[in-house]
Amino acid sequence: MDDQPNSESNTNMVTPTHPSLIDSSSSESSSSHPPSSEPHITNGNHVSPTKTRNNENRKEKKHKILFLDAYDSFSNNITSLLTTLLDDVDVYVLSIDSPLLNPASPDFGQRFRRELAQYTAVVCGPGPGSPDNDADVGLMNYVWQLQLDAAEKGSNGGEGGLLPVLGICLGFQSLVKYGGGEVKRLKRGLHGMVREVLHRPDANGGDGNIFRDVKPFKATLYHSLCGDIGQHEVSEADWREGGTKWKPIKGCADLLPLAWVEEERDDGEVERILMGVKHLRKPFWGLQYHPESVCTEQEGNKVIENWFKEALRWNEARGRVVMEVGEGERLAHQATKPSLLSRLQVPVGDEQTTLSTTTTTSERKIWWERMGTRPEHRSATVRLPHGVQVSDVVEELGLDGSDKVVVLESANATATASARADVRGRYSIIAAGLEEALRLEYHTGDEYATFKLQKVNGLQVDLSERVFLGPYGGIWGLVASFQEMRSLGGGVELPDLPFLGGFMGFITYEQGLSDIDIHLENRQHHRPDVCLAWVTKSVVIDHTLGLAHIQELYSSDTDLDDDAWMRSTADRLLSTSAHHQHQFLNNLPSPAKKAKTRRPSTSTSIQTPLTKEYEARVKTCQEFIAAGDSYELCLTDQTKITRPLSDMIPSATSQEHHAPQQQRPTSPTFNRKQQQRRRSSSLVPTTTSTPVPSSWHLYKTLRSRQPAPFASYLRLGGATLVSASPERFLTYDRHGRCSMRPMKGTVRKSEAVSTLEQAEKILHVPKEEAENLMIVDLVRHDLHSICGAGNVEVSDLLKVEEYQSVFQMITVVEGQLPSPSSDNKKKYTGLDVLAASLPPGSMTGAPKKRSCELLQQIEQHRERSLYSGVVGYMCVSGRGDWSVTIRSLFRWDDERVTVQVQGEDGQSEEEHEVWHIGAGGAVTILSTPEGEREEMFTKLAGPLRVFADLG
Ligand SMILES: C=C(O[C@@H]1C=C(C(=O)O)C=C[C@H]1O)C(=O)O
Ligand SMILES: NC(=O)CC[C@H](N)C(=O)O
Repeated sequence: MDDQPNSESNTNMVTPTHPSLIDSSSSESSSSHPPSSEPHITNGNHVSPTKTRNNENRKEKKHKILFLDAYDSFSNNITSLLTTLLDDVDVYVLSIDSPLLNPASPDFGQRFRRELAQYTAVVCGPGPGSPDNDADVGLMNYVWQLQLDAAEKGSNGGEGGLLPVLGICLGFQSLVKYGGGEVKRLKRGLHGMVREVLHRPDANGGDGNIFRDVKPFKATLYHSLCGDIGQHEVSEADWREGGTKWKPIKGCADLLPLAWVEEERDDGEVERILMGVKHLRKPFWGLQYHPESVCTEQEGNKVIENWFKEALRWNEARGRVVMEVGEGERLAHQATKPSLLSRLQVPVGDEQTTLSTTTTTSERKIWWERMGTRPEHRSATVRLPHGVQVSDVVEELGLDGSDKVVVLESANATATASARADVRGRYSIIAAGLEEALRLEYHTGDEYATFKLQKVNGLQVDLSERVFLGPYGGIWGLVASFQEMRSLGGGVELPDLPFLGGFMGFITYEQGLSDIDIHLENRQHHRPDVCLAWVTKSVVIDHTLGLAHIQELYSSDTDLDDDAWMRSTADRLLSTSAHHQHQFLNNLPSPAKKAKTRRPSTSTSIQTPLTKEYEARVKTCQEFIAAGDSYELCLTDQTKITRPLSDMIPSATSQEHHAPQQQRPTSPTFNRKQQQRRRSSSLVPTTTSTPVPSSWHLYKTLRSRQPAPFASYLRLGGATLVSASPERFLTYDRHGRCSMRPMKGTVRKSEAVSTLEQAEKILHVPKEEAENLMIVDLVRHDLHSICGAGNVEVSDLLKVEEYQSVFQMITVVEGQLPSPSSDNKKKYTGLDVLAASLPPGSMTGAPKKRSCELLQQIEQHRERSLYSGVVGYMCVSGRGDWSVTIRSLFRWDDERVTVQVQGEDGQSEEEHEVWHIGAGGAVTILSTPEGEREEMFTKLAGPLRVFADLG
């Protein structure tokens, strides 16, 4: 059988005989990406097939497949698989609820038929929910129905003729329902589970058996629901016999089972789960498993190839005409997103420069547009004195007390932990001079962003300018165009350092929600969700070589040729000694001293999540999963810590993003002198006389307790973040190579689990691997949305790494940005990937959008804020690196509570600051409420201990 020449093998290479079948669209790839000069990358386990041209002279033409997207987080993996696996195929995407096709409108049928007529075939994709809920399948319902109408009317070919359809997962279930079957719940959902797909290669079903010539293979499952066409009522013997013995049951006369999985359940019964069906009269097929998953074996690709051959054969046999339309007339869009720069309605790059030099536009330019354009880079390198740490440098530069600081530290650079070299972190980055740096702030949902500048050459200027985002297509368009004007790429020889200058800052989880079109309601504040400082002065520490690179971006047009800052910084670094750490430790009050000197008012109050409530929420997550609404939900909760004010904080005047309704209470504990100082200076002292460890102290304690590759200390835009994140979200290099590193699967270090081998035993189990795999497939989808078909691979799958207090399982997914185009507007950068991938999939679960909506509900619309967001930089060289904000604490300057304190002079009120620590974990159908609660508390423990340690 295997050796038999496949008579169909060239079907899709043959130019259809019917002249109108010839697709005369452009001979170029109609993809928005220019052809990549990069070597071919494997698509996970799927090796991108080399396409052999059997007729070099034939006119290039492309088949078009319509993919109906039901908001799954794996859709782009399917479109990539179809594009790379099948010859000469372009895939177009239409969402199941496309506003362009409203079923309630009178011309819906006509419009939808006209759209369908433009494709060789349709794929109905996977997604959350159930075919029993019309909103979950949307247009899919009409795919089967509309075609039925057309066939009944005898229209065989031409507009509205039956066209081949493949349903995948939810799409498969929709077909089962259409064919008269039922969609039920599995005894227990199977998400990220890899199972052997059984089938009868020789089954009846004539030519339409797409499992023909396919060897047994393993495939990934992501479903809670399953199709029931009566398969359980067939005896084992008859079932094994195959299609000839198949007696349709339950009015499913038209559905022929092709493949299944046998799942042994706890009750000892074997559940026969349908994996493939074929419609006996129509060109409809369905697959319950996920052919595109990185863990579906390559043999499974043959099923897809067979399906497409069948599809072409159907069309050819019936002389089906594929209608030609211009690209503009198509309702569906390309599978990859257009570049951020292409969405701009403002000139960019060279266009802008040309405009500004040849016209008077430059005069109209406002201050922030001019700042930092066409930067040049200069640097000085010094050898750091022995033993000097990042924290010493920060203190030497006086940044520890500043309210504008960004430190990204590879805090485990010298640790012996087993984290791989790529994250053990060779470099740490310290931003300097931020009070003179331009800052971009954006509150999600606003129509504008704000550029701010506090000082210029030491003079207070307090500039602030709102920029309306419409012409930029949103905040990311504005950031992209700003960066484009300040890029240092283009053939210039640049030092091989991760950061030369550029944006550094944070992005909240809520901005990520908005990026996936989740509406935020009733926000009680006006804090920035995107807060980026344009860093022109920085120190990059190379831990491997013990060097500090002091660098500056400047413009030879406007800046003085003055490297005084670099010189003085170099001098300071050379004279730095490692004493700061010890000094700090010595300054801490000893426990005994603490007890004596501290008033009750200084006590820290800690509100951790309630155990029972958290466990109940785990169960709620599992109910949603069992109903098919999600495959995995990353449930989180927050611990709130209040304590007396610690850091120097900016005065009310410079906190313009405060909620108008939130009045900043004046503390009665200020004496007159302090109040005067408060008015006259931009920094006010804290209210308590007892030493309250500053946020910098919290950071130093956390980073020494929990050295992490993506530690960060950040004070920007009214936020203070102290983070010991072990998780990289996304990094990209100057050549457009992107790498994401989702982390899923956590085990606490203990006496029983202290070695990597022991942790591997615990983590390499189906539950943990499935958790990780789900996010890996999700991250592949996110990367595909920019990198395009065939340009994403999994380079390290399910690896266990050791950290200070936990072991974590990680996977590395890599993608290649499309090669630069001569047209600036078509250029993609790492920012495109960042904007397309928020919020981090490891913090949401899958499918991302539905899971986030459910989590908002389950977490009672409490904002996650900085937690679950990202922190990092985008360098003028085109590089970038972003970590997931976890294992961290944060606070906002404008968040205060007033507490009653009993002091020596009686009762008074005192203002306290509020810290938040988020913690959580991925809930799957296999989770236990106790296990999840324990995991959440394990992750919380590290950051929380800092307060206990420091009092
Ligand atoms: C939710 C957290 O961590 C996330 C969840 C993980 C998990 O479920 O194993 C692991 C790393 C993070 O992506 C957290 O640290 O609070
Ligand atoms: N991956 C999917 O399409 C899942 C389909 C459906 N929501 C289920 O859980 O069964």
